[in-house]
Amino acid sequence: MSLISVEDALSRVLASVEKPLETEHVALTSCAGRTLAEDLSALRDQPPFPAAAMDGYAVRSGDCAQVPATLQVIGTSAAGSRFTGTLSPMEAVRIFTGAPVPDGADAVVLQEDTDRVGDHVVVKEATRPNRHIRPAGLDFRAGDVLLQAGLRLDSRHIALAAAMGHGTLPVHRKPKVAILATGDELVRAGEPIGPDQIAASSSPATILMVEKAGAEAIDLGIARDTLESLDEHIQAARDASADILVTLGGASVGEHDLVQKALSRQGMELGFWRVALRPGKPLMHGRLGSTLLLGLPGNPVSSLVCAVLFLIPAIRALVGDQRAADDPAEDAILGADLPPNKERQDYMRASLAMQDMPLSLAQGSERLMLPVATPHLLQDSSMLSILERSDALLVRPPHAPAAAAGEACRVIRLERLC
Ligand SMILES: Nc1nc2c(c(=O)[nH]1)N[C@H]1C(S)=C(S)[C@@H](COP(=O)(O)OP(=O)(O)OC[C@H]3O[C@@H](n4cnc5c(N)ncnc54)[C@H](O)[C@@H]3O)O[C@H]1N2
Ligand code: MOO
Repeated sequence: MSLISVEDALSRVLASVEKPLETEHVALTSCAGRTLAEDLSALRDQPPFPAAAMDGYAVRSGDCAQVPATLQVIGTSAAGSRFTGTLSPMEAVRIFTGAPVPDGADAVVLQEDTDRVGDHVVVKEATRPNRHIRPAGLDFRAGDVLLQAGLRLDSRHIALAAAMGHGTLPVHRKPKVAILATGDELVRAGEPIGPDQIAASSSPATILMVEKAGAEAIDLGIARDTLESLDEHIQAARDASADILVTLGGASVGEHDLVQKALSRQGMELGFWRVALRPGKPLMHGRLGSTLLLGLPGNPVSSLVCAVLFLIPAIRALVGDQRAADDPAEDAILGADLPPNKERQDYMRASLAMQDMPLSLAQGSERLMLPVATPHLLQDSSMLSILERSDALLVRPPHAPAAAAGEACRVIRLERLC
């Protein structure tokens, strides 16, 4: 079977998500990282009344055209408890920030621009209509659609939704992502370990990434390199009604790489296997009933690269994120010379440093800061210490010609994703 392109692989993964998951209503404070399932409109005006923007006195501006002006203070309007009367000529109401402006008043004078004398106030600075008053509906009006379906929610959206009058939000259910490590050599991190064994490092890393991407991770542990053990664990994923089953390892061509065989026996429809990608070539995709399958290659860096490129977008598509298919790469400048690339799209582990660009590159602006991406010399996909030292994946398209330091390139920052 020939290798398919990264682009083709991603569109097949996204196409295999038929529609976003069901909608549920969740309390505002639990909505961070969730995706809005419906357009959200304001239930009220904000502010709901003309409101004082400063502490001071509500006045009729015409009374303060000539200053000093002495006005009688007839009451107080505080935030949460308005003054219910109406101002007559030469009257003022003591007012605090956020309080409703009383009827008859059309300006607020700053406390600092007045002297209080008993039940009178002397206004020392002239004012004008609407000064220091926020009109009703300044921020938004009831019925305004302010948050769109498909938005991934952060604290800014939560603040706005609360002000709009919502206590819960319609969001798509979190996908259940079952994670299954495979291999006789693996033990859970921290458990007693034999001389021929290593810790299953990709499992906790994948769990974290999945949760960060807005899904619920189900740790299925480690399957041994037998069809029986794989069958048992695949059944556990089915029992948990996993929306996605991620397998780690056993994706390649060796006699012990049984994942594809085990899944096929259980009725997997294979989407694709093997992508023109480095690291991550043996990536496998398919469906098992309603469960989306992603078979990530075993080398831990390959697993992580495939998770960034395919698993995170699949999770986002399942939660209806309008940006699921967005390219995560951004512009950078190459920090080292590179040889021509071969047929696989390369994701090189690289460090980033911010650097001023020469004016000639800044295209008109006076200064341009761009990340300079310097790939590490060692790119072995087993090396987690190099990955830890890397800020980004430097993307090199298939058959890219040799490139010199200073040329433009594209990078995917890892901190937000991993
Ligand atoms: N003859 C060929 N050999 C290999 C090919 C190939 O095309 N032909 N592809 C290579 C590539 S590329 C990769 S990537 C690896 C991945 O193959 P598998 O998915 O079958 O992975 P394993 O053989 O199971 O493991 C590879 C390596 O990774 C370690 N591993 C596995 N799972 C974990 C885990 N959860 N945490 C940490 N480390 C893990 C495992 O111990 C092995 O060292 O195949 C190449 N071979
Ligand atoms: O592509 Mo493998 O994923 O070389 O390590």
